[in-house]
Amino acid sequence: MTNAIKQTLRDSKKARWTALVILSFTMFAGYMFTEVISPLKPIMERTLAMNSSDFGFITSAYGLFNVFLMMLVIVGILLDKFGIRFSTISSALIMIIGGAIKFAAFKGLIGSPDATIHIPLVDLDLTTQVFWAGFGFAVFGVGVEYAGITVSKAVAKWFKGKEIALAMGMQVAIARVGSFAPLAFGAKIANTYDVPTTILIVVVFLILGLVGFFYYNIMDRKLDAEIVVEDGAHGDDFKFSDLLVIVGNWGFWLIALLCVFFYSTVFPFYKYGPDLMVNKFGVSEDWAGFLPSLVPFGTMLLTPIFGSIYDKKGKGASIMILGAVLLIIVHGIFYLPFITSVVAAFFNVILLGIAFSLVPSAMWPSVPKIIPERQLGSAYAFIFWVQNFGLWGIPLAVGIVLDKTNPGVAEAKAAGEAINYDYQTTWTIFVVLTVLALITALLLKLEDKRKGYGLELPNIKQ
Ligand SMILES: NCCCC[C@H](NC(=O)[C@@H](N)CCCCN)C(=O)O
Repeated sequence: MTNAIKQTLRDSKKARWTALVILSFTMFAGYMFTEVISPLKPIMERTLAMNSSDFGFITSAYGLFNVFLMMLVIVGILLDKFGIRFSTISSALIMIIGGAIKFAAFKGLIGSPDATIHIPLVDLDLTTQVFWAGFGFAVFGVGVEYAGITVSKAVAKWFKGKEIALAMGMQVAIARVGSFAPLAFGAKIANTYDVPTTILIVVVFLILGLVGFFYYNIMDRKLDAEIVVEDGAHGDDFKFSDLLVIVGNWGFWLIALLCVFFYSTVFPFYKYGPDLMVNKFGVSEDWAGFLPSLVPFGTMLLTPIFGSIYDKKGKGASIMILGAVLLIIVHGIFYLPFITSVVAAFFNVILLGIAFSLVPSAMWPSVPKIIPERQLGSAYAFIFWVQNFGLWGIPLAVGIVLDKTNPGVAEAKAAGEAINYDYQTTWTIFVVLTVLALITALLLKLEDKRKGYGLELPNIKQ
């Protein structure tokens, strides 16, 4: 008896790669909005009289609801309960609503630069304009993380048993073009037009992302009609009982800690790197974000290369250690006050790009070696939750410390004085995080030896 293998839409190369491109486009728009104001700190200080604490509050708000309202757990449950199609549309709408609120605050449509509000948790006095800009970004942060989890699940659905590692790598690479674009060109656009217009342009991309998700849903519905039985059998749904098993696993905690320490030295760097370039390396305001933009740009090429080295040769734990060592060198160089040459900054961001390719290329594919497949969905949601503590806390801490160690500088800048921030004390935060990342990576290698997770073994059996 012959078993005819049923062909589905995902067996068509064209269909599954089309699905991937559409999904990736929305993530591209999401990553774009995440970094839209990153290169604009000097412009915001000059034109909107904001200080570093204001900038820190707004940029850190990304993780606020994700961390304190447990939104990553909630969206994990929503994705599980209502599925991919519901989650694509709701996550895109949340991104647009958050983006629109942030735009409206910058435009002066909600909140005011003259009315103030006290935030007791961090003892900050903010204008209501800054408060609403942060509130919008907090809403957006929920949407983009929700979209990220949904897209990961959708990619797995289309590429399971096919080019899944390549597809996931491509998806992250396309998304990272979204970090690159505003970092490289945002300041020039904001100086040509203004800060609110720059934000509005990216809100339009978010709306296009929603349109893309609608189109994806048509494909997803067709696929579901073909794989109803199979689709119900996937084991990556969010469960509280799984969380209990996961949090009892020390290897998992080491990955989650590495994730928070590591990403806290990179994503917050996107926020303050441009300002560091202006204040320490003398780069012009228009091109503040250009050197930092080389970080996501380089990772687009290098992450898939390091990923395939891990696939074929193994050495996952060692790759993570190497990445952490590079991070110490990079942030050490940014910390040292006498290194102020743009050439040094250039080579340093290249090194950061290599580190930012090494660690994620080994870290994300290592999770399935530590956590059983049926708990993977919950594990990723939990790791993202831990990671968001850093995405919230570090930009805020950096902004506050920068203001405290540079009294009067923001006011002087707003008054038009040519004065620079001294970033040295503030950068200690990044140096400490890199050391913690290295210690965690070393402990992970030790734990791998003890438990035999196989982190040093190839992913593809030869
Ligand atoms: N399969 C997991 C891929 C994760 C990619 C990773 N994204 C994140 O960590 C997000 N939680 C945060 C995205 C922040 C947006 N700039 C990545 O390396 O981008």
